[in-house]
Amino acid sequence: MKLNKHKPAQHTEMEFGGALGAACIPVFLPLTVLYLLSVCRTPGGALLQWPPPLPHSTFLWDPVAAAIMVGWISLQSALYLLPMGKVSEGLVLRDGSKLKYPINGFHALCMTAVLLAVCVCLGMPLGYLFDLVLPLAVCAIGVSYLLALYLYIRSFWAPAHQLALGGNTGNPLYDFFIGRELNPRIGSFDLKFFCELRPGLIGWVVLNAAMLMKEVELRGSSSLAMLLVNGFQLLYVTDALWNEEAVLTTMDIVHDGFGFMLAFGDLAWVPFTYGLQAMFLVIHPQTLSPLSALGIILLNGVGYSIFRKSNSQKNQFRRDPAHKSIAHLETIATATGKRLLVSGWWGFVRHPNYLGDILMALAWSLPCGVSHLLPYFYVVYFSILLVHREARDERQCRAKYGLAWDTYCRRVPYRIIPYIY
Ligand SMILES: NC(=O)C1=CN([C@@H]2O[C@H](COP(=O)(O)OP(=O)(O)OC[C@H]3O[C@@H](n4cnc5c(N)ncnc54)[C@H](OP(=O)(O)O)[C@@H]3O)[C@@H](O)[C@H]2O)C=CC1
Ligand SMILES: CC(C)=CCC[C@@H](C)[C@H]1CC=C2C3=C(CC[C@@]21C)[C@@]1(C)CC[C@H](O)C(C)(C)[C@@H]1CC3
Repeated sequence: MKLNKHKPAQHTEMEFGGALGAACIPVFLPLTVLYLLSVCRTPGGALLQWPPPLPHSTFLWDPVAAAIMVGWISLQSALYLLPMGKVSEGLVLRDGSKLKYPINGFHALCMTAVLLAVCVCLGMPLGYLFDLVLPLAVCAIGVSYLLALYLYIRSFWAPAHQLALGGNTGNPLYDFFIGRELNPRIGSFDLKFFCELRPGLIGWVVLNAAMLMKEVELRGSSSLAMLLVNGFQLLYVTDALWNEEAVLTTMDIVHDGFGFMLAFGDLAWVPFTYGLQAMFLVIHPQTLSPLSALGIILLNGVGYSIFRKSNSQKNQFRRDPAHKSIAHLETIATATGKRLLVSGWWGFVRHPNYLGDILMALAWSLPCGVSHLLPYFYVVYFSILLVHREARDERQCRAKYGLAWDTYCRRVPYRIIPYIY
């Protein structure tokens, strides 16, 4: 293979605070994960406490955790490679080609669930993962660093058309962080697509199940709050894997390179911070009245319905605009030949899917009560992420659609929350 001397792209706009952000985020975010997990295990559970509850170094490393991590990634890789489900094509790449992706994430989830159930029946102490969570997170962070380093180095052998447009600035720190190569593959194994949905997302619900088991071990039964958190998040992950094909058109797959940010986000951030509520409930049990539970279920249902219907409406429109379920919707033309929906969900606000996602995030935290800030970490982080993501998407759409995008913004003035934002 020939080492390619890529000319850095001229005037690429740096995101996430540029080189300074790229230097700080890979240190700050892993420390945040470890800090949050440590706070979660303290009886006080206060997010801001002095002195901070720093774990002793002996709690950070455990060879069992390393073995579990290797076993887990190997299992998910093997399931990814099994010839189950269909094979789908991604969007057209810059060289005119299309990549093929195995759509078998839902099968992988089901097979993992069966394997886990068998192991638990045979006596495997799943609840032990609660005690191992810190060393497991350390291993996931280590794997993200190694993977990002591998991705950065191998990108110099990739042809120029396979590089992400925003990931080739010539600044090594920034390019390592944001990712140079768009779709790095080993043979037909797509590393970004695999990481986006498999080890982290499925790992998240397995950790949740472990927290439930730990609660049963400690208190003899699982609480309503724990069941709700587990149920809601399992629905979210199952939905993502059931609709796996739709991920092929997201910003992460189509536009962003694969570097530290996504590797760490997929493998460490998602499994170890998205499930903080379940971890919190193990040490800080909550009693939930049937009426509050009903209200929370309703909120999650409304959020999920907006999230799913709006995402499906857009996916259907992009795949087949003449389909009978959306043919009645009003659209506007753009100079690219693609049209934009201006009625239906996409005429309500410009990002109805984000609105639904935020409502669900709130429903995941409410079962933990309102006495602590920690279970609301996800809602706060996620709102910031989506506001930032909305701004990035808006910039890209304005560049792509020009005047038509301005017309759309006039027709649909609110971004995420009607009459507010
Ligand atoms: N749980 C988590 O951590 C995260 C969840 N998410 C979720 O992932 C899902 C996907 O989000 P994301 O990838 O950010 O982007 P979206 O699914 O919102 O897609 C944005 C794209 O949709 C197209 N589009 C925008 N407006 C219209 C319109 N009016 N008519 C037709 N097409 C339009 C444009 O692409 P084009 O015109 O080129 O088709 C635009 O770039 C969301 O539900 C989000 O909530 C996202 C990030 C993190
Ligand atoms: C703080 C930090 C390192 C952020 C990196 C961001 C990533 C954690 C997220 C970027 C986009 C994501 C998506 C999902 C999970 C989080 C990341 C990876 C997603 C797989 C969750 C499930 C949804 O149904 C989804 C498939 C639409 C979604 C896609 C985007």
